[in-house]
Amino acid sequence: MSAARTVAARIVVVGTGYVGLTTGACLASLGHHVTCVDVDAAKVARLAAGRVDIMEPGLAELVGRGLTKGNLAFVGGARDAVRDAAAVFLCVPTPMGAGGAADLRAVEVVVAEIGDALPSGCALVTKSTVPVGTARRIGELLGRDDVPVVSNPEFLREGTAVEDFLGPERIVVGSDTPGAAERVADLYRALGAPSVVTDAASAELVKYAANCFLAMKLSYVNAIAELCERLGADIDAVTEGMGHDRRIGRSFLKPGPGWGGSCLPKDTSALLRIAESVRYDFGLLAAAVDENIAQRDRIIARIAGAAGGDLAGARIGLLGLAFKAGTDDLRDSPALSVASVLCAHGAEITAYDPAVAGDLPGMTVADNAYRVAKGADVVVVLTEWPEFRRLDWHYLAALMRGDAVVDTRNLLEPGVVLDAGLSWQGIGRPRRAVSATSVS
Ligand SMILES: NC(=O)c1ccc[n+]([C@@H]2O[C@H](COP(=O)([O-])OP(=O)(O)OC[C@H]3O[C@@H](n4cnc5c(N)ncnc54)[C@H](O)[C@@H]3O)[C@@H](O)[C@H]2O)c1
Ligand SMILES: O=c1ccn([C@@H]2O[C@H](COP(=O)(O)OP(=O)(O)O[C@H]3O[C@H](CO)[C@@H](O)[C@H](O)[C@H]3O)[C@@H](O)[C@H]2O)c(=O)[nH]1
Repeated sequence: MSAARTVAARIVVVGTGYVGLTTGACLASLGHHVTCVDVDAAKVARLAAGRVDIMEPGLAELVGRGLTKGNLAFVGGARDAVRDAAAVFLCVPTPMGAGGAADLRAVEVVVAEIGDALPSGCALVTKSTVPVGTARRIGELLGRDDVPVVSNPEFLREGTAVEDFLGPERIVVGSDTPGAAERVADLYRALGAPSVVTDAASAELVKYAANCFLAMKLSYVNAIAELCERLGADIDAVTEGMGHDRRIGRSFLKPGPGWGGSCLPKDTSALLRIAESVRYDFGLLAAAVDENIAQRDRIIARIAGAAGGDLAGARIGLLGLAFKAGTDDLRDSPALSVASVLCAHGAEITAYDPAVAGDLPGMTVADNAYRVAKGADVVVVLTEWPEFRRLDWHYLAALMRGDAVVDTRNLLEPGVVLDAGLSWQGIGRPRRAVSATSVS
């Protein structure tokens, strides 16, 4: 970590979701004076009272510290907040819109709201994931030569947002206004991270290029897992053998029920539309998206097979609903996608997730893991919560009507499940437990 000192700046963050709240609280922890703005008045009131309602380790503590120290505030009106800002970070949603492109309405609303209230020289920074050309378009909407637009995409992962923000592998900043990107990069100087300073279009494309690469890597792994099953190989051994190659790397090699979450699905879709807009047929990326649907469908077929071939009336217990462990976010969760198809085929579903409470359409949400096993024909692991490994599988077996366990995350110890008199099927694994070949 460099010993570089942060020069405190007045910063406004618009949008207090996973990205905005993390950005605001972390920039305040670096010594900046941060005002966070949101349209959701009830949320602003909760945050101003120190209440954080998303599951992100360390975030509530940082918010509390900023409020106590007095350099972090939450307000409802963006226009007043931005009047003396050196930089305004846009962290509003850019969901998948009609036709699959990113919906930029929230960004446009904020730009229209604050455009003429921004002080001269203030950098307007897009941290939201936005299509290439958005910085230029925002510049046109603003119509001001004295307000540079800067792209500063965010790479944090949910569940480790604070850790990722404060220990980034890189900071990417791009602008077409000379010096503006460097000024925004300076706000992060205390983190000592390498920075990539470039033009706006390149910075905007980095974000999609990175997320879509990760999605393609996962689709590739899921396809290799399918080959493993057909060829009698073991995905754990195959990915371990691949991962030792530093050019490939060990991360993002775990097969699963398909990739999901609030970013990869919408960002793959958006990049496909961006490619279309310049008449490039991005078949490689389209195949990764198709493979993700095929993986979900293979999981459904496996569950149907485990239920005896017919899902109508089958009782299926689901362990996990969040799109990955460590978060309570259900947006675009593969678990919910699997559940909705099972439900459409007439299965009765009971689900449990340690981070999810309350009813969801088409299923009963239980308040403990054992409830999902009661009378179940099949129990399916869909999210890799470590606590599922520690369940008493003999007790689960006694509660079940059938004896099948489908483990879409290869999370469980197969031997433990088999010892309980149940069958176990993982992904890309032989039906019986095989330990990965260890390479030292
Ligand atoms: N979630 C992630 O892990 C992640 C990581 C990197 C980048 N991103 C990108 O960051 C952006 C935000 O994502 P998120 O997950 O934090 O969203 P989110 O849905 O968690 O939060 C967005 C917040 O913006 C607020 N908002 C909406 N319109 C507003 C307006 N006009 N003025 C003020 N506030 C407004 C909402 O009330 C909400 O609190 C998206 O573009 C996303 O692609 C997300
Ligand atoms: O080996 C792996 C790793 C991940 N996943 C799945 O891939 C999806 C995405 O996981 P992850 O990338 O950890 O989730 P996000 O928090 O959505 O983070 C991604 O999306 C963010 C929003 O753009 C980016 O900032 C992050 O860099 C990028 O990793 C989830 O369904 C995971 O279960 C696997 O199946 N196997």
